[in-house]
Amino acid sequence: MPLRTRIKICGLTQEADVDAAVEAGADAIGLVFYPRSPRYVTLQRAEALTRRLAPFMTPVGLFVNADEETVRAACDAIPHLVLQFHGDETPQACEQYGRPYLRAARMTAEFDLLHFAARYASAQALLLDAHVEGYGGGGKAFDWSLIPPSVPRPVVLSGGLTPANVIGGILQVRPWAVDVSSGVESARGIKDAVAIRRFCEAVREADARDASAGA
Ligand SMILES: O=C(O)c1ccccc1N[C@@H]1O[C@H](COP(=O)(O)O)[C@@H](O)[C@H]1O
Repeated sequence: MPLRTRIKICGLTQEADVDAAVEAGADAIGLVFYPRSPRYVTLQRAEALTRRLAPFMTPVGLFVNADEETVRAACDAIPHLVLQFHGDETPQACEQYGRPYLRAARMTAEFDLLHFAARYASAQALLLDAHVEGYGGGGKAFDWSLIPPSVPRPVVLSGGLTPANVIGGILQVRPWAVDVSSGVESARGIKDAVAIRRFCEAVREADARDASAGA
């Protein structure tokens, strides 16, 4: 387990959401460039939102089977954008932008995560999500015991995380980072500043428990 579990808050659509993520000490924010999502943002909105980030915070652009032109436009507009591919993109499609990328895996009992990790060897991390209709953002957790003991890439635990269950997720999976969207919303696409703060506090609590267990 890393000394500090990194936190990504995904699906931000408003300035107040970004301010809440900054205040709570999140490491990254996710901007959803998937037009079918209730959290979709235009490139213009995304640029405005990223201007409010604190130093060292990472903007992550989420794509689902987007065309090359869309991804390139986002990379050009937001210089330090890390990419998150949440659809059926091949390794070659993910790599072609020369940017660090997270590859989402949709976990089921039949899914071979180790094979997937080998296929996406160029991914900076694997983001493990539940298998939901519509590719993701469904607020559904998966069975964390499906994750093999040693995944050969950093793991971002995702899917149905909330301030209430994230401590259990961190202590069981020991991921590099956690990623939340629905679990810190007051309505679909609208973040709740209090829930964002509670989520980040819960992550710190998990890290503190783990440190004291190992001391
Ligand atoms: O947020 C969306 O609408 C979305 C759409 C398509 C693919 C992924 C999407 N969201 C990502 O899914 C995971 C899990 O989200 P949740 O916490 O269960 O709501 C996360 O990375 C979201 O950003």
